[in-house]
Amino acid sequence: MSEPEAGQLEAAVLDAADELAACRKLFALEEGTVYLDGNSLGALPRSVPDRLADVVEREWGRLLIRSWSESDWWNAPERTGDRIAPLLGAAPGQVVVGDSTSVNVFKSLVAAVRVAREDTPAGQPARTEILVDAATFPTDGYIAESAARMTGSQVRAVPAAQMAEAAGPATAAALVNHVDYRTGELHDPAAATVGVHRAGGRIVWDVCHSVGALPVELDAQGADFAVGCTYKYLNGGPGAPAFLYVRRELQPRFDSPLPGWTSHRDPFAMASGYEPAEGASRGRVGTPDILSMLALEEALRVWEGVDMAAVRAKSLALTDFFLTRVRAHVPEGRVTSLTPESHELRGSQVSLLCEGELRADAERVMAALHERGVLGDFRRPGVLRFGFTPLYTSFGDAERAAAALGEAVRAVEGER
Ligand SMILES: Cc1ncc(COP(=O)(O)O)c(C=O)c1O
Ligand SMILES: Nc1c(O)cccc1C(=O)C[C@H](N)C(=O)O
Repeated sequence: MSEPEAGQLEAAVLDAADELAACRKLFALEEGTVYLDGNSLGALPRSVPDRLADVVEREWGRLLIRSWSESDWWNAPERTGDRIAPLLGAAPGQVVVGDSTSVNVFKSLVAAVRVAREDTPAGQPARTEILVDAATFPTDGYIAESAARMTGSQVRAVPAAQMAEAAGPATAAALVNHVDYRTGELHDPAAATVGVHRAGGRIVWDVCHSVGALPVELDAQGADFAVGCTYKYLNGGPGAPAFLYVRRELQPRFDSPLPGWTSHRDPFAMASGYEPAEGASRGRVGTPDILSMLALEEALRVWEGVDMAAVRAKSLALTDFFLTRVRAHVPEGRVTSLTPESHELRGSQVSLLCEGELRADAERVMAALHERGVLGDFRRPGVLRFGFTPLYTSFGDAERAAAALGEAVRAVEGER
């Protein structure tokens, strides 16, 4: 049996034993496309178009303004938050959906600084530092800088693995990514949380690249705040609203820097003075984006009955298999994995760095993969990213992608 045939056979055996295989039919994926970019934009769940048509034609078109109450649009941010909560290891009433991750980073970081300062007794050194994961997604870093300017703090960038020991008496807040968006490395935000709390600060977790990809344990691991996107592994659709988790004990002290009318205790009093609502609603700002939010709410139905431990096991098996098949198909020395081999340090994506002369051609390699029906993405400098979404990615997809990568590398080299 040839090497490619052996790979296809192994993939078929793994697919036959896959307990999540049936979830794939819940998604509208075209035959012939291998979709490995669900870490940027999740696939379309099949039930979303009909639900959206109903929202537009009946709830908006016929019920009009009555839908805020009759279709319960008003409570969609908290209701959808409670649907996401189990995927975050969070009890109900702590997650609200709305705004973008960028905006929720701002709200939570400023609120974290405010709580930490309130907790610092007079006479103690001022808390003037915001720690930021040194490899963070750019928006988090930009917003941390602005939050720091507004609160009279400075940002200090530290590697996620060193955040616990870096936290000290000046630390007000820390922002850590659960999974690195570029390399796919899994961090240990629980350890960072212990260190930041020991120093008297508060911590925000960015779980954009972990929610829906692996178990997240916000309640059990003591996260103060968390933010995340819903258009990646939660399949909410392009620009779907993000979420904000505020730990229950902190909710009465959550002093949002964006206190809009929909987070007022009595929004329709239209009072001139702000009085915050109780609970997760305090994280709201203005009118929720109902069409996107209800598309997301429908998309979340694919998680009914899904065991996150099975998702994690399949994610690791898929990424292990892909890495092995890349070694079999891609000529030696052309790519190295930025994603750790160790399971403890791996999220749900594989990032391959193009080496040598191929580095400058990496974008063309990804274009050649797209021509072959394999959709991943490219991040500078020379990184090919492949997201593995256990609900709809098969081992057969992983084999096809690795084989296509070998072909794409040879094609690009042949054009030189
Ligand atoms: C880790 C991380 N944080 C934040 C964001 C920003 O999210 P948004 O553009 O939806 O505000 C992204 C993705 O865009 C991300 O990957
Ligand atoms: N949000 C995105 C968009 O609107 C266009 C293209 C990509 C994105 C992304 O989500 C990027 C993603 N956060 C990343 O990990 O690179």
